[in-house]
Amino acid sequence: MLQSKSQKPVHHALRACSGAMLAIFLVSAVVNVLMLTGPLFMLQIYDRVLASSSVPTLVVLAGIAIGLYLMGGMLDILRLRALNRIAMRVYARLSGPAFRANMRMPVLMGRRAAGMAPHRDLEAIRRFLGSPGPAAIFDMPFMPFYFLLIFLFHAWLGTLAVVGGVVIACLVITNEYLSRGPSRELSGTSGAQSRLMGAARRNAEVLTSMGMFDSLSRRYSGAVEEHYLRQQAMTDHSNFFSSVIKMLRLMLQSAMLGLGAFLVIQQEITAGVMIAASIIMARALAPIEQAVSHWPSFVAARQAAGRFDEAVQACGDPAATEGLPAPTETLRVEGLATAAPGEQAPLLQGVGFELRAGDGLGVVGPSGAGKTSFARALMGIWPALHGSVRLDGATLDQWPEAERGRFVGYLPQDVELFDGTVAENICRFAAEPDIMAILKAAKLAGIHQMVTALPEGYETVIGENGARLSAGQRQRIGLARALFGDPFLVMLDEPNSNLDMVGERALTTAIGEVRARGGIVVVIAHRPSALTALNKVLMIQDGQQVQFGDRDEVLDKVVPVTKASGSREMQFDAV
Ligand SMILES: Nc1ncnc2c1ncn2[C@@H]1O[C@H](COP(=O)(O)OP(=O)(O)OP(=O)(O)O)[C@@H](O)[C@H]1O
Repeated sequence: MLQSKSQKPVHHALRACSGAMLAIFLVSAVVNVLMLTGPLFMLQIYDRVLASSSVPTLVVLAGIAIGLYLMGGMLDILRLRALNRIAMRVYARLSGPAFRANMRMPVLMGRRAAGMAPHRDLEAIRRFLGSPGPAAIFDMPFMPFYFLLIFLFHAWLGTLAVVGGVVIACLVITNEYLSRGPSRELSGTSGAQSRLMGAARRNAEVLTSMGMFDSLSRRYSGAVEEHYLRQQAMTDHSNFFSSVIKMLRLMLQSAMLGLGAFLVIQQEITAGVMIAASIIMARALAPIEQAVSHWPSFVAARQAAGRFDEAVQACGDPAATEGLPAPTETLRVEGLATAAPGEQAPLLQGVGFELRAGDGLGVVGPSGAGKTSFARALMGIWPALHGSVRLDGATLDQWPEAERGRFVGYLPQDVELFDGTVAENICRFAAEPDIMAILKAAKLAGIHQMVTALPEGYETVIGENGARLSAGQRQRIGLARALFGDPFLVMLDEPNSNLDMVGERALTTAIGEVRARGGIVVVIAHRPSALTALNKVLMIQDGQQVQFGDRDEVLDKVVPVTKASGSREMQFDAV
């Protein structure tokens, strides 16, 4: 794991770069000292070169100044390069957790996940870290050093510099305070835009066929306009503060010159000191001005870091036990109640039964009864509000997630294949695919011939979500994926909804084979015909278990045999 739960991932990643940050701080100290080259050169010109009219002194001073300028420039380039590398390191370190959180958020955070996009937040953090903004923040601690120097020139000049600095700092704090809310809203409207865009892309067929493009487009334009107005207000706000601070800085510089001239007239300082103090003042305040111009991206990055931490911490791995053996004997569900992620109202409750190796359970009930909710709770996708699901006595979360995948197969209602080859989809994108196991799963699911008939067989690329396949083909490849690796528990949610007779027969055979090798199969079915290869039935109605037992006993109670045909032809929806 990347970090313990209490540690914030962004802080943790930044702390891992603390050595590089310390080096940047030290380089910043030298850069800031070298920034005095200009004012000190000016001081020497006025007070030494012009006073002595010495050309050799001028040449030597100019040579030293050029050398120091070059050194300062090079060190500045170096620290910006180092900051850019820190940005990339943080990005690389957090991109895995961002991907994980992105994937798990809808499952673990429910509605709280709406509008959160860890990969976008990570990009905002990277953009800020790689910009000159952090360099300005590194320069800020050296401001007192400049003020001290001005104090050394004259106490009055120092006092003016400090008062000016405090006024500008107050403006910066006000800016920070006022920009928090708008920046948060801006990120919300940007999320709404991309969600709409994503939904339109996913549902392009529906939009095109039913002429919904214009309505969706209007809705998108509305979202863009809202985002644009907020962006405009935010930019106006930041430009306002930027200009006011710039104006104050220029005024302060002139005030410093005026006060300096007065002190020269009073013969308390020289003309060189007067000019040097004015330049140092400008230098001292430059980081503030720079920081203000980068403020929107700083505030955006800080808020992005907060959201990122929340998402990654909420989607972290539960504590798992290493080395727990794979289950081989029982599936026990005890008083199970479940709800959608982030919700408390149960959608399903009071489910309890036990299955042994070799059992096949059919889950039946009308539409909306809670069958898919049961499947999700059984697979550990939805949380158990009460009760538990245990395999050989252990709850599912006791196995590390990757290990659990080896003894669990799941075919969801929406099959959801990934852009890759047929073979990759069947073997769940394993790093080292086992060809024999792929063939075995394909044959078990009865799709070997179907796959070899595809243009490039198992190497056929199927497109995003299997777009180049028919619904039945997708479902059967999904079935092979669920059967891959001979998992102990196989959960199939309406596996026959798109199958023809051949497909249904293959499904029945596959279920029989899983049971024969000592696995447990759970099948959600609308049609009694799907129950032929199963020996147990669980009936769910209105989010409650109403029946559980041997298949024929339960079916006798809930679906009478049609006298004419001698078969159970009724749909459970009609029960
Ligand atoms: N993500 C969700 N958030 C909130 N409620 C949900 C969510 N998914 C499903 N529900 C609700 O839970 C109830 C049960 O839905 P579920 O999908 O489990 O039914 P089902 O028995 O599988 O139906 P079907 O046979 O039509 O697939 C429904 O009332 C549904 O509106």
